[in-house]
Formats: sequence, C-alpha cells, structure tokens
Amino acid sequence: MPISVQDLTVSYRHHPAIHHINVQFDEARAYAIFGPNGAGKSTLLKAMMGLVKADTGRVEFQQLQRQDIAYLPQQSDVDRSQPMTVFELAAMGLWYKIGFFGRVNKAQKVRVHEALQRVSMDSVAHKNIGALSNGQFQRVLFARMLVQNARFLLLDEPFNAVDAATTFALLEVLQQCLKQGKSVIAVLHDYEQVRAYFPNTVMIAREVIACGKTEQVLTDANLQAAFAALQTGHANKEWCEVPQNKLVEE
Ligand SMILES: Nc1ncnc2c1ncn2[C@@H]1O[C@H](COP(=O)(O)OP(=O)(O)OP(=O)(O)O)[C@@H](O)[C@H]1O
Repeated sequence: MPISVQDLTVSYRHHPAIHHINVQFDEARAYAIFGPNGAGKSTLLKAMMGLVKADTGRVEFQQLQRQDIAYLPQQSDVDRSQPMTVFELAAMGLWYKIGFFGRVNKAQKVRVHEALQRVSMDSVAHKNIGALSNGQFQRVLFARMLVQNARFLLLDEPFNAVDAATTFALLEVLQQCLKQGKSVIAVLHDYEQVRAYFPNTVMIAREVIACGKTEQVLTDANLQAAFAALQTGHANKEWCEVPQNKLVEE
C-alpha cells in the first residue's frame, strides 16, 4: 500500500518550490528526504499532507485512510503556552477516534501511557507542556504519533534543536516502528544519521536528483548536481518557470 507522488509541482509566488516530482514510498521502509536548503523538502511533505495546493500532479494513497498518515511539522503545530498536560498532548493522537474534545476511555488511557513509556515521558504525564525542554517536547510529540498508530510517519527535521540523547532514543523508537511494518519518511540534514538509519534516500533540489538506496544516492556527484540544480533553476529540459494554471488563478 504505497504512497505515490505523481508529477507534483507546488509554487509560491510564481516560483516552483518543487517541480514535477515523481516518487513512490512503500510500506515498512525508511526514507530520508535530503537536499540543500530551500530544495523543497518541507514543501514536498506539506503537499503530501494536502497542506499546500498542487499546481500539477497528485499524491495517491493506495488503500490508506487519513489516520494512517502521521505528520510532524518542522515547527510544531502545538502552542506550548496553552495549558495542556503531557498526557493530554499525547492523547491527541486519538483524534480520529474521539475527535479533539472527546473523552478518553480506559483502554485508550492505557495506550497513551504505553506510548509515553516508550519515549520515557510517562513519569511526567501530569506535567504542563510549557515546562518541557525541546527534547522532552519532541518525545511527547513522538508519543502522540505512536498513539495514532499510523502506517506512514512523515517527519520534518525531527531532530532539529533536540539533544543527542533524545535524538538517539527517538531514532530507536523509529527503528521499532519499522520493525512493526510502518514506514518513516523524514527530512534530515545529518549525513551520518541518514547513512546509519535510513536505507533509502530521495535527494531533491526542486526536482528529484536521485532516488534509491542511500549509498547510491548520497554521492558527491549527486550533491553537486543538487546544488547546481538549485542555483541554475533547472536540471532537465522540462523546466518551466511558472506552472500555467497557477498564472491563470492568480
Ligand atoms: N510559505 C511560503 N511562501 C513563499 N515561499 C516559500 C514558502 N515556503 C517555502 N518557500 C520557499 O520555497 C522554497 C522551498 O522551501 P522549503 O521550505 O520547502 O525547502 P526546504 O528544502 O525544506 O528548506 P530548508 O532545508 O531550508 O528547511 C524556498 O525557496 C522557500 O523560501
């Protein structure tokens, strides 16, 4: 049951951030999305989640429901200043079962506590999220994803501004998820992390530069091609400055 990205173009103010992207994400695999700053990595994830409008192409979710996809944006969607406990934030992973204001039943409570245990945050389940460090907060957001029990985990720079111990612990959580048959698709900047934990890499620079086994994709030649593509604005003949339908709309 793969996710298939077909001919996907998204532009901001007439400039394509991603351009005719084709890529398939299969189940039970770990994919790194890699590329220079401004390559369109976050935009690709947002477009897959339907958070930005596509100018061309589409994303096909074969036999997947909305709750089968979990998404952790780069800057968290949760306002940490609002009064909410660690437990309540993790329990938000149940949104598709109980809505955002529904009551959590006994079995669901157990599930939330188990998820918090997996990220070593159950002992502070009663704490307000405003009191958490960046690393602790990211652990709770991972617990929320575990509660959702999605089949595809889309993570945008999940270890940015997170301490080394937490990064290691959360990478281990992702490994467990893979063993359970889930897929992880993560925007990452750290070569070593990608090489150690992500056997598949999609390198983009607006367009797909290379896609496949990490050792074959993360090469100097591909990295140079990625930087060059971003500087010159095109790496193949099909480049078009602005998708036509976007011009008509605006
Ligand atoms: N909301 C927006 N409005 C206008 N331009 C945007 C917007 N979001 C992104 N862009 C531009 O689109 C391009 C791709 O941005 P995106 O954040 O997807 O790249 P990225 O590869 O994730 O970058 P980084 O590694 O720096 O996070 C960049 O040139 C960026 O400035």
